[in-house]
Amino acid sequence: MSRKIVAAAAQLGPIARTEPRSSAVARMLALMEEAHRRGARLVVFPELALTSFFPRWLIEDEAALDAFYETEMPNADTRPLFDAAARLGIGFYLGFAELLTEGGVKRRFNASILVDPEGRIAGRYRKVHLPGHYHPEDWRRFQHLEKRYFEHGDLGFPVYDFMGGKAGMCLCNDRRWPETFRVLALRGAELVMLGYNTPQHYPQAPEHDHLQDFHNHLSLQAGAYANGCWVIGTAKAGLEEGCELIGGSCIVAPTGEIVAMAQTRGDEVVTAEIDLDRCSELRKNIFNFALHREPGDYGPICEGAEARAAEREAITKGSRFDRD
Ligand SMILES: C[C@@H](NC(N)=O)C(=O)O
Repeated sequence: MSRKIVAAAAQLGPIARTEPRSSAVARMLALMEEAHRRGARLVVFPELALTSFFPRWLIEDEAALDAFYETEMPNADTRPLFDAAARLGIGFYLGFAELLTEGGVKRRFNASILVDPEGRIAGRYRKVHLPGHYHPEDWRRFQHLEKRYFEHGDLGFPVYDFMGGKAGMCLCNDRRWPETFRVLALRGAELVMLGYNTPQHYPQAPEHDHLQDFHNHLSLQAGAYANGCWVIGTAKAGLEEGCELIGGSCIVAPTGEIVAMAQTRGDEVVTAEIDLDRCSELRKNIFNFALHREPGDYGPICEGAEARAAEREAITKGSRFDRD
């Protein structure tokens, strides 16, 4: 049976701090309709797709911070996306900020979901590699407070049976870490979806600013190739609240070739037919894990987990609002 799916990366241009979710969702619905017209059955939206990229600001008022998070999914604002999925027969990936309350304690994650073409949640992910810093740093042109506003994702890298294949998710900074793709591929992922918000300006090493698009594609293409999987990466792009975000949303074949790429830094759909059976071109040959992988020599990759957990705890110990 053929396992070909037309898939889309649905890039969003900037979302203003005051732009309501209803507006962002209306823009996403228009992209979904366009993807549908082009025969797509799967659409990948960006990371934190419902709001502006709020980790660029220090937000000390807890209610103001909470306003950027979703406490349930779907909710009144996002329900139209789920309805459109079912109506059009399109699955989608959506990045958003997730707020849970467990035993009276708030838990915050940079999260994504996978929704099937019947409009049902088929998979969940919480970002593992959180970039940036916990404490505000005045020398920066903009903050990147993901370590303050999100907990380390507690789901690992799950893989889901999805639309006739196996699919995994990650979010933005995760793509720079080869381990992300490798763990997903070891679990059988044939397709990895991710959204990103990547500033053009890298405050710690501004001499790398011109390399941001290159490093994005380098990571996505290497992840696809070394693991023999399809990768769909979707940006929130353009000048958002004074911060320029890269575009370059793309669909990458298991060979590492980019087969479709956005041309703008605005709302834009790119589509390609992805044949999940093509993963075997790599996975039965050069990256046949069973034949050629040497896990006995990879020990250091998994060392230090406890020390790392303690370090994370030390960074975020106590209330997020009584430090600094
Ligand atoms: C800077 C960081 N952004 C992100 N949202 O994870 C990245 O592109 O790696």
